[in-house]
Amino acid sequence: MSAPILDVAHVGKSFPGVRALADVSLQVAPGEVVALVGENGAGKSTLLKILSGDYRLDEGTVRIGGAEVSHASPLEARRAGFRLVRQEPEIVPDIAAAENVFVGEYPRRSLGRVDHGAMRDAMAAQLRRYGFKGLVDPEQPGRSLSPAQTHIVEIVAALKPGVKVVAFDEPTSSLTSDEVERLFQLIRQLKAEGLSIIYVSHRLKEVLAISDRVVVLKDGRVTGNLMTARTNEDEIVRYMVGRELVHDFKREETTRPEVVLEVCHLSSRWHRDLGFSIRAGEILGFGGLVGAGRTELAKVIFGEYPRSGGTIRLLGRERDIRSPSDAIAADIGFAPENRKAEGLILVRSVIENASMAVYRRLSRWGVLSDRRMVEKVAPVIRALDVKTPSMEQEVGKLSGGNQQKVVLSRWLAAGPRLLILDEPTRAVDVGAKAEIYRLIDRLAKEGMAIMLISSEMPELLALSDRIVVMNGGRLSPVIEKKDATEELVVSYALGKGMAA
Ligand SMILES: Nc1ncnc2c1ncn2[C@@H]1O[C@H](COP(=O)(O)OP(=O)(O)OP(=O)(O)O)[C@@H](O)[C@H]1O
Repeated sequence: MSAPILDVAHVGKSFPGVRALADVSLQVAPGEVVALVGENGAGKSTLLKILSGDYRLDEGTVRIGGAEVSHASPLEARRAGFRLVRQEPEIVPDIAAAENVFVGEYPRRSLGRVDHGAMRDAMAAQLRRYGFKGLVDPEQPGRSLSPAQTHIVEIVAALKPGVKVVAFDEPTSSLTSDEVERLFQLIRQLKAEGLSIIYVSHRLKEVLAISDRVVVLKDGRVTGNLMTARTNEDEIVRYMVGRELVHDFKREETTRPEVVLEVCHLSSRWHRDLGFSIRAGEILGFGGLVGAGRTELAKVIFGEYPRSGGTIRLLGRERDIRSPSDAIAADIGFAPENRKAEGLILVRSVIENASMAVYRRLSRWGVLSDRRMVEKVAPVIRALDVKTPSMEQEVGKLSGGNQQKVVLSRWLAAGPRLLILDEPTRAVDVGAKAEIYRLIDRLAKEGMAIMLISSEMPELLALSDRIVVMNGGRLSPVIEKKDATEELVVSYALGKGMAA
């Protein structure tokens, strides 16, 4: 192997009560793609944050291009050539896409004035160079960027002159299969240009498709360093969890006659004349490309976004839902896709966050005893294997995947009549994923109606009793379970066979 560009040697890092990394060593050569995998809480993000200069390491050294950057600040890490493409980048809503790309590094004209034209042109050139032409307008305001566009902005921001190592943190979690393919082409291009790539993901198929080597972390230690060409999913999972997992999940149909949700002629800024219903015990899957309007539909039903026409009935009764509290009063639960920003109070504890939706139900005369709260919620937290030193831990201190499990546990424990799940296993590890599938299945068996938005085809096909596909704010005809295939869902998602 040629001399590594990135050389991590014997790195250790502890937080109060948690040894997040212990004796971690890792090298990445020029033009090499190293995947970093591990269960939720294994230490992947902590390692990335040390490389990006956001965290200080306790022990060991980090070298980039031969120069030691063990205690670098974020600015020094960037100057040394390390760039992180984050999973949920922070976009400044009030400034243009191009300005978001250059935040903190604005090109200047004489007299120190910011050169907006130069920024726009530089971003346009980068978009062309990396195959993103036409997908984002450099002038587009930050607030109007979709998750996929936000990701492109983050990538373009990372690929500045002088970059040597790019780390992608769960890059595909909000991308469609076409977008994943485009990202892979980009990674191949970066590889050919001699960059070193770190690719953090829970999606092992993608890891196997794009990486040269797989480094496995477990409880903060490197447990495996495998050549991709000579390994497989089962072997990686063994290194991750120390046991084999069953991938295939099948469920029996549990649909009951009672209609829980009935949506008629629903229109909004994003939707035209939608109609569908979900029965008790039924899981209705929503397929479609990112940006098709599925998350927006969830938010219209949950009262977060306004409806311009149509009716929503719950258990036969028309409900005028104008806010999330109206929706909760109508017995609707919603676990959003962007859980960190929308679902959690980061400074509150695990148990408080997980109990938020059960307050009303568990309270007697407005008082909720801790014992009842713990009795109801703690088993769900344990079933999802949330890795936390205690139920009292601040949620903001958990790993990303574990934070997601806390939001899910809230709704799984609350047990509303209608549960809307938007990408429920995004960024969740393989073991927890199977557990989440079992919990969703159990809730359906108990009679909950479930609206499942998922871009992961195997998940959509395995869990849904029926599937509808959204394209441009419209719904496809209902696909019955026996007819549901990946090909059919994809062809509707691309707009084939949809009403004009
Ligand atoms: N700021 C912090 N304070 C306290 N503990 C922390 C902090 N950041 C991380 N941890 C803990 O360190 C451990 C490693 O977390 P890390 O975020 O690196 O995991 P991860 O592998 O990225 O997981 P995920 O797949 O869930 O994102 C976890 O136990 C986590 O709770």
